[in-house]
Amino acid sequence: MSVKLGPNRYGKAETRLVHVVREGPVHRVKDVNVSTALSGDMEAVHLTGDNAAVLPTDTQKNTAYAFARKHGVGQIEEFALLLARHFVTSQPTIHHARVEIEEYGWNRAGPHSFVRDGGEVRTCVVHHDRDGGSTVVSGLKDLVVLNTTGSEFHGYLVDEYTTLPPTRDRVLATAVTARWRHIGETASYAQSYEQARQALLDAFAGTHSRSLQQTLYAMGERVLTVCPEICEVRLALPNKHHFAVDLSPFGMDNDNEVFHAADRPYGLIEGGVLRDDAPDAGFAWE
Ligand SMILES: O=c1[nH]c(=O)c2[nH]c(=O)[nH]c2[nH]1
Repeated sequence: MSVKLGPNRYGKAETRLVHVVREGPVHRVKDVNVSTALSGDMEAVHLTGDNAAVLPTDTQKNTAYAFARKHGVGQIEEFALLLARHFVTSQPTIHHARVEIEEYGWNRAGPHSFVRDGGEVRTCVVHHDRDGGSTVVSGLKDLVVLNTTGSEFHGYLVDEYTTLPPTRDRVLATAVTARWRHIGETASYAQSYEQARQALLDAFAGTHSRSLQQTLYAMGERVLTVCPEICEVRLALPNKHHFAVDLSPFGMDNDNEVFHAADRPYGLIEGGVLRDDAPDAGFAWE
């Protein structure tokens, strides 16, 4: 039996790239997911393990980050064309490049604060006990927010396993899950929800953060200040890490402009904020 190599391609899938454009105090973000796939003279690598024709997938990823720094990420079609043409014209062994880009939309929530388009879910849980008491818990999940500056993290415990460098300026991003407990029944749940949601956003955008824990407390506190009908707030905030990419091997600086948006693992910061006089729910209300 004789066999031969069929159609093939290879590349780096889902390079999560966030580009922050800083025009004075007002920032813009481009958040994309770049997948490159190359094909060409790839018989040898498959048949004999000779890698001479292979542009590593790691290089393809680096090129996406370096091109973001060099050219910016304008329209995703233009950025994709730039990358695809580069791979084919710079490497004779590469005959065809496929570049797929997904872009996640962000809406402005402040000069350096953004709320991700769509995906957000409004939630509620109610309890009713035979003693006549009802408890109404409202909330939201998957409210994704991001600050491009105004976030620090330093001064933490250091032990023999610590490698995290302290930072005075980082991207802070999270997907908010929040639940809040009403005192009795609230006149308008629609209005209450809008006010609580806005309070969460305002506190996230407006707090100069020294930790996500501090931001969490500020968000809960703001809801309780703005919404007297609410007595307790519980928040779960995954720290969606954005790591500045080291572009120095390519002779480029990176002044908090090009980030790798990591998927996992992530920090998970959870906590509650309650009024001093919050009535005891008497049970696990979440
Ligand atoms: O805001 C933060 N809180 C932490 O507890 C923590 N831990 C960590 O590694 N990064 C961060 N960031």
